[in-house]
Amino acid sequence: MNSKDKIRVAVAGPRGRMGSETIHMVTNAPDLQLVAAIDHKHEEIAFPDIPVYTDIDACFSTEQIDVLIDFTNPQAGKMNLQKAINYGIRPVIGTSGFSNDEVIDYRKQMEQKKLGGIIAPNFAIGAVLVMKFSQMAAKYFPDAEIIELHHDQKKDAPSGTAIKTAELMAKTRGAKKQGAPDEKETIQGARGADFDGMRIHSVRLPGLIAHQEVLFGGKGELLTLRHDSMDRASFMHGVHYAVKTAMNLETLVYGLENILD
Ligand SMILES: NC(=O)C1=CN([C@@H]2O[C@H](COP(=O)(O)OP(=O)(O)OC[C@H]3O[C@@H](n4cnc5c(N)ncnc54)[C@H](OP(=O)(O)O)[C@@H]3O)[C@@H](O)[C@H]2O)C=CC1
Ligand SMILES: O=C(O)C1=N[C@H](C(=O)O)C[C@H](O)C1
Repeated sequence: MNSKDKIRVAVAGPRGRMGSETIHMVTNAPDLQLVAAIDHKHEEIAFPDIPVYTDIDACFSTEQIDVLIDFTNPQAGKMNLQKAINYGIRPVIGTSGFSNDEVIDYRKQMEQKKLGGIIAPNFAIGAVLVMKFSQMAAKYFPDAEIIELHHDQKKDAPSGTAIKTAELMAKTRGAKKQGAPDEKETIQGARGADFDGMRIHSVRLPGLIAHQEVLFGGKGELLTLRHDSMDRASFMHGVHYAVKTAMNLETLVYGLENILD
């Protein structure tokens, strides 16, 4: 492919677990061109032949960038997304921690500019399918608990995936406070976090990457949906697809499930 036809990409968070995997993916994708990385301090990265900026304004005003991919942290991700909108750069955001209200606000700004972009709590196709299947199952099984399991360096709990799963389930699940009406925790937190009457439990252990189980209970039956990301490569097909799709959108999409065929 001619280099002028390639999608020009900048990656924020290049030293991180996801950022470094993304740099690898972008560098190896024939239709993408890695033009810059955005970090918050000067450190060596695996591909030193691209400019690394610590000032995002300097990056966006110097480089020709079509898409910003962000894998940082909630605070930096929100700032970077806002900067991308200001500069007319299409954001593809994997960073977790965006609320529905924030998504609505960013979407409004982007639609005014006819700017496409995607925020996806999880880019792994299997995880997205578990979310969809959970949404289907919640209609018939209102008694449900989510267990998300991640590596012990993860900073946020519950995971963005668990929150998005619960949001989708809440659309089909009737109102219900799950568990015994008079249940009491003898140790605080034993029943996990409450989302709309559903419980979310977060496990953090070395050896894990990213995993989620959604358990549905009915009279005499149990349905378990589970997804395991054993390697961060599992997210990269979704990131690549989101970058290509963002080029043809004029709005901000929240969730990879909304752009899958
Ligand atoms: N949507 C999806 O499919 C997935 C989403 N995620 C999410 O992606 C995010 C990152 O995860 P992960 O890679 O494991 O985290 P890491 O902590 O490994 O990586 C984050 C990187 O961002 C850097 N950073 C912090 N602030 C800035 C900034 N202002 N500008 C640029 N870089 C910055 C950090 O630097 P330093 O260490 O020096 O602070 C670090 O190198 C999390 O929110 C996680 O939940 C993760 C996996 C999949
Ligand atoms: O931090 C991670 O690792 C992951 N974060 C995302 C989340 O919060 O859901 C996606 C995936 O679960 C991995």
